Amino acid sequence: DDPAAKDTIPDVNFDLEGEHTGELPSPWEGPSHCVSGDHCLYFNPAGNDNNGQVLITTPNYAYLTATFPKITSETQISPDSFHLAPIPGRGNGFVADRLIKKGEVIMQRQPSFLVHADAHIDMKPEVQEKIYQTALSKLSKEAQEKFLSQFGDGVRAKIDKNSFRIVVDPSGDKESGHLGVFVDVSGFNHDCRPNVHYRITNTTHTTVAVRDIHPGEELTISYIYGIARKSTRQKELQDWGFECTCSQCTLNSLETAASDARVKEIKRLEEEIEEKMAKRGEDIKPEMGGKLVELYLEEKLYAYLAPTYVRAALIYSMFGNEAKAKEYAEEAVGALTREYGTHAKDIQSMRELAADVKGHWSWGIKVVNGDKKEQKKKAEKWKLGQGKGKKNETVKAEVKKERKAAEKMGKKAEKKVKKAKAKKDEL
Ligand SMILES: C[S@@+](CC[C@H](N)C(=O)[O-])C[C@H]1O[C@@H](n2cnc3c(N)ncnc32)[C@H](O)[C@@H]1O
Repeated sequence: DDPAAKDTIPDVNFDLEGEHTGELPSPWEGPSHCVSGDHCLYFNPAGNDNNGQVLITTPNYAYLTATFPKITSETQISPDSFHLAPIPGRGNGFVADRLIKKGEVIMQRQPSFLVHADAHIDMKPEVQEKIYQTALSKLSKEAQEKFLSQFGDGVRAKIDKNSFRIVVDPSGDKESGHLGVFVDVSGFNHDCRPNVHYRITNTTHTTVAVRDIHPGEELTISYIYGIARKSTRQKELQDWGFECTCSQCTLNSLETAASDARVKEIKRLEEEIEEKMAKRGEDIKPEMGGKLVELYLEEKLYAYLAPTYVRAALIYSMFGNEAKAKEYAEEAVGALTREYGTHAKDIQSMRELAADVKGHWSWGIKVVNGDKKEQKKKAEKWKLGQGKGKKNETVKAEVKKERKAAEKMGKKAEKKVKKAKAKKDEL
């Protein structure tokens, strides 16, 4: 039992969040409308508050996805807190109607439309159009209207412009990549320095404010990884088919150069800290963690703060700075919750550090004194602290059970699919 072992840079088990019962849910219908590559249509009329949920995928993934626990938060803000409005040069976007506080959950949604990436890419256009139209017709009128009002000409283009990539297999297998359309989430425009962070846990999409958002301000997320220089960001956004007009991309050339230099320094400093931490904190300086936090804040990278606060809290604790260790550990708990949810890997350890800095494994490890015995003890603590955390074995077992059940159901469905196909293509 090693309470310190969890203290590494966050690496969250997204698949483990929520209740796992091993039970297969009942409201799912299908498979129907099977097409090439065993891709069929599955439907859950009860999904998304009875607005319906459609899946176009293989039997295995259908059952795997259908077993995912629903994640709901009681802290979601009321939809009256913001509204859709025209934004110059960007179509529509969400605008705050009241002060939305840092950490508020803006919405949590299931995909209305989830399609296996292979099916989206490889299907013959005429077959695809048919199955997409059929799938769409299963959703509630309201969901259909929302889907059709999204950016993009035609269903396929709307999926391209509005979907989020979701890897549904908890093992992270890339083959299990799907494209999920969340009709309520599609109103978020992009900003390279967003005020809202999103995460996808299983298939649940959660958006959280990463700083206070004032009435009249637009609510934005980042479509790309934002810790990159302007030219890199712009290139990536070209794939999305638009030239970014966010505040960070429209800075003057002096400000852009300063921002690019900060991004470069962030990357350099992170690498240096990583290297030194790998060598038992050799030559690490207490102020390195604080400096990194400063750079992130200056660069308005509020959506990516968690690992930085964790690093800073640990470094200050290692050097015996109780006040700073506590301050950053508290910030780390908040940032981890916003960015990764309440099950974030380091969250318990950061809570413990904030509550009792001197009781934490990292405390004083780098404080040098002449006592050999004491030094040896510190080296031991370091070894323990840097060890990899054990995953939650009970939850892991539940996930395994669910996957097995899903595979069994998937096999059954596969047979059904083959039979239906032998008769005739349903389309
Ligand atoms: C998911 S939609 C966002 C909502 C969209 N504005 C609407 O009216 O439905 C994505 C599209 O919005 C536009 N957009 C989003 N962020 C933008 C930005 N920062 N600069 C310019 N256009 C943007 C682009 O046309 C992009 O393809």
